[in-house]
Amino acid sequence: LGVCGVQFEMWDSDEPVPRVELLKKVKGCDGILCVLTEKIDAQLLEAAGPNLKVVSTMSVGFDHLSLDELKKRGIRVGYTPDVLTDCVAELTVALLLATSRRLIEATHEAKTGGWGTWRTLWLCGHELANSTVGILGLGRIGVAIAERLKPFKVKKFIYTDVAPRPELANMIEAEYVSFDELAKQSDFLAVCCALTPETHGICNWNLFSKMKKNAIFINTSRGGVVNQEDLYEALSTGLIAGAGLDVTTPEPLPTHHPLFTLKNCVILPHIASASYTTRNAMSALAANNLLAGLRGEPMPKELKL
Ligand SMILES: O=C(O)[C@H](O)CO
Repeated sequence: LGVCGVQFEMWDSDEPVPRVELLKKVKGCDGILCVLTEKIDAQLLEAAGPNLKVVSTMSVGFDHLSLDELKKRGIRVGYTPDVLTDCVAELTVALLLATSRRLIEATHEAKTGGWGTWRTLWLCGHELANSTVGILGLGRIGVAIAERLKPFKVKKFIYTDVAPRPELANMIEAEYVSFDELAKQSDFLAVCCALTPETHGICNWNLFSKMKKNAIFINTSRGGVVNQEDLYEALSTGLIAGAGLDVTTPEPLPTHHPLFTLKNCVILPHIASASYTTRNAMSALAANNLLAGLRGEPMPKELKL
């Protein structure tokens, strides 16, 4: 097909393109528009060959891209920040409330006959009013989450990151604390950092063992930041109160995974950016990044390598 002076071939299915197929099809391409199920690594870049100038991913996350390999070859990279911030923040709040107020358990009880007489402590959860909310990795999404949580009368926002980020923190009056303090003080902990070699497995026993018993752990970033064995241990022994995960390792998480057996773990199938408006905006931005890259023009959103 030819559009905007570009010949392109589209994988016309919601299922990911099989790797062997992809390796064949990329040969000789000038550009690739991908989603997060495609690993863009040395093997794929070799298969594409020297024509490849641009990779545009329809995602804000870029852990599926081998940035070193792309940089080495002078290939430009487009991604889709900003357009999904509101949608992801909204889902994060929904997941946080579903987890802390035990909504999934509650609807299950109502449907399956567990709803007896009104009981004083039945299905009690934890409320946001007067709480301390911790943000691990303060960026656009972390700020947007805090802005939405503020009206729930959160007492204090704290965050940690590789360094203080005063411009963003001032927007939500968040205090910079150490990783240990984040663990110790947070009643709710939202993980908003990118998955990098530095953040891989950062949410492990060391973190969970320092958290409060009433703490709710929420992850809408990437599954790889969490050590799931340690999280299972923390949840099943009551070390922390609950976890809401929109992302896991692997994805999909096998239905027999131990985390699915826990009532205090709410698992969603990576839907944080799944609204019609946002997915349309992401795909338009990804296409515009690609076209700009092919023309050698500034991209609307280029990832600086
Ligand atoms: O990285 C992303 O963009 C999300 O995980 C999917 O929208």
